[in-house]
Amino acid sequence: MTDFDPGTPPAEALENDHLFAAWTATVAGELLLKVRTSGLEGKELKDAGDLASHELLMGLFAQYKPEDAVLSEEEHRGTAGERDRLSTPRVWIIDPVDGTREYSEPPRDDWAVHVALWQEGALVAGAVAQPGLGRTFHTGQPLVVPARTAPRPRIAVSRTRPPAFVQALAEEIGADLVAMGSAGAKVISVARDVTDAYVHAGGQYEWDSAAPVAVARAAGLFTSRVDGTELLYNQKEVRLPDLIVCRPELAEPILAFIREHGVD
Ligand SMILES: Nc1ncnc2c1ncn2[C@@H]1O[C@H](COP(=O)(O)O)[C@@H](OP(=O)(O)O)[C@H]1O
Ligand SMILES: [Mg+2]
Repeated sequence: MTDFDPGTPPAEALENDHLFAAWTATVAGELLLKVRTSGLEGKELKDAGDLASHELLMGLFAQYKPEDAVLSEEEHRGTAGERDRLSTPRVWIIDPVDGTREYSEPPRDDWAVHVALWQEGALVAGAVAQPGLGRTFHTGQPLVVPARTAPRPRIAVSRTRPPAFVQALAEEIGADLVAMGSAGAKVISVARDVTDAYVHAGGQYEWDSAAPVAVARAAGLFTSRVDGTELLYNQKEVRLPDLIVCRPELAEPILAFIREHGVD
């Protein structure tokens, strides 16, 4: 996709990290939609999308944010020297395609581009583009979570790797499971009243949840590890295998179930 021109960021995006995250995630999503119509399928489409989005994003960060480090699913810039992500004040944590499997299954829309900014110990900005919905959700314009419309809580789970304990959790709290691809799409589904909670365990990395969690926190949703501790980013160990994102009133019932029964 050498002919894709992302254009230049709007002037305000160069001054505002929320808007820069939103712009980069949005243009990467536009590129991914183009790649998706190129005739490729299956693994070739996944690989082409991953690579195109990753290269575009790395190029944009090199051009516009040369002082910052980048932690990407595909590559870690700044893993040594003066931009070492563990000693640099600002680190962009990005997932060029989250829900890669669903991306390769058009016309599914449960896939996303994640761009988060970690600064001096905390997530300070984040954007989740859902190109299939034509929308980018970001911390510069926090989502207002609507009142719950479903009579029973809905718990979003991985389509392909749902943790076994979530079925028992759902039975305990009288919830229904909703299978969906992409950590970003699942977190956004909670904020949009498509579901009410997202519970995962068994494996994931910082880039899978950083941007969605930033957007969720800005919307006032509850976020934590499954043991109730805080989700921490830009750690030496980038595995971050479990999380809960939910409406605040569901946090205690979910955590109580896990305290009693564990997640194995
Ligand atoms: N058990 C596991 N181990 C490692 N990564 C996992 C995982 N379960 C989910 N993930 C990652 O979390 C993201 C969301 O998964 P899911 O769609 O199944 O909910 C996917 O990211 P990618 O699509 O970026 O690889 C997937 O690879
Ligand atoms: Mg991912």
